[in-house]
Amino acid sequence: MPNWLLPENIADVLPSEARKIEDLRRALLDHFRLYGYELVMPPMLEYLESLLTGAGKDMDLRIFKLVDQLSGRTMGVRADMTTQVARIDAHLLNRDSVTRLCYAGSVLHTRPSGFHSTREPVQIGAEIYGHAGLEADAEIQELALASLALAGFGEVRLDLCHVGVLRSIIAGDEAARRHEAELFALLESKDVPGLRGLCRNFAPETGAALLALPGLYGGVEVLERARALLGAIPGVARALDELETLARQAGAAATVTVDMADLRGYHYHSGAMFAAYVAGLPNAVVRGGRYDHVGEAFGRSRPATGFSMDLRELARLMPGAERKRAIRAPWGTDAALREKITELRKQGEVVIQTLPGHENDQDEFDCDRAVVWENGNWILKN
Ligand SMILES: N[C@@H](Cc1c[nH]c[nH+]1)C(=O)O
Repeated sequence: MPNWLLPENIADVLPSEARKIEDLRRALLDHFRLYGYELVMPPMLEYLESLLTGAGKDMDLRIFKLVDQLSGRTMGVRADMTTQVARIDAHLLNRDSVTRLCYAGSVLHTRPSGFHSTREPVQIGAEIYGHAGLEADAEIQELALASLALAGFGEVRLDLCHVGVLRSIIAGDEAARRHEAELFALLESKDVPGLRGLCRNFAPETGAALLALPGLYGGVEVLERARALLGAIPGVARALDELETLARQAGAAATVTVDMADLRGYHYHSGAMFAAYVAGLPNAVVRGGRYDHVGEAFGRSRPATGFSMDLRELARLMPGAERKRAIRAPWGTDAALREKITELRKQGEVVIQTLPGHENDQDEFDCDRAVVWENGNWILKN
């Protein structure tokens, strides 16, 4: 095997793609700032225990592990920045007020999350800490949809779900509570026969409620059906009301659907959750939701909600970026030429100097103007 081959689902990003990713990263971070989100940069790797705090087994399977030569302890490469940012909020900032944080950086996955997914997503996201009310969830949802609009996606489907529904169903059934992780897995994969088998161990009413969940998907009217079937279970009506409010908030920004079994994620979520889909990709491009207990696991209880997405995936789906306009200039040491070039670059123009012998090279830019010597002056010509 040639030694320059890259591992499966790991790839170089070439100039035109890199430009799309970087332009989008900058636009999104600038946009997050308009809402008051401050940028944080958590480390690429940490001790494993800290990365696993508050998250489930699937996070453990996703994380690449290595041994720290300084401490002898096991470290992990981050697979998701959300819990890192929760740690920053809980430990480092120590604020009681509302804190809005955002981040962008590479994460690594031991296995790709989807069929063609990269194992090195560039994760970007925003999180709000310190507000338990639905207003924070609504802001996060709005920001997620605004981000997709900014990336040029016109048609977005917003899929809503609520962990509270499952948790309320199993709250009064000790046997079911012991199988929570399994229930999550069966519901996520809509494995109805598996679910039916497991439910035989629970009280009949628990089983019936759980078996109703995979069928509860479709438009917002699903909330009515869910209310009729499960509304009497303590806690369920409130969760459904929350989803209804969030569905209304989305307004015209997205087509809202509800899927009571779409509990995919790292299993730290505790309330309303959402996923956003765009044309051309079966996997969700955005995932988010409430996760109030992660801060607690870091020693400071802080309500939390947020969203994240993969810039590589988004950039890949975005329409091809136009080639950027640029100006050609000859190579030279003439002071007047250098001054002219500096002045143009100050104005934000891309000026590319032709190196000797490369007058006919092709490049990534659309050079529609040139700096030329005419009548004793360096001037700009079309
Ligand atoms: N980081 C989560 C999504 C999320 C961000 N904040 C809350 N939830 C994921 O990748 O699935």
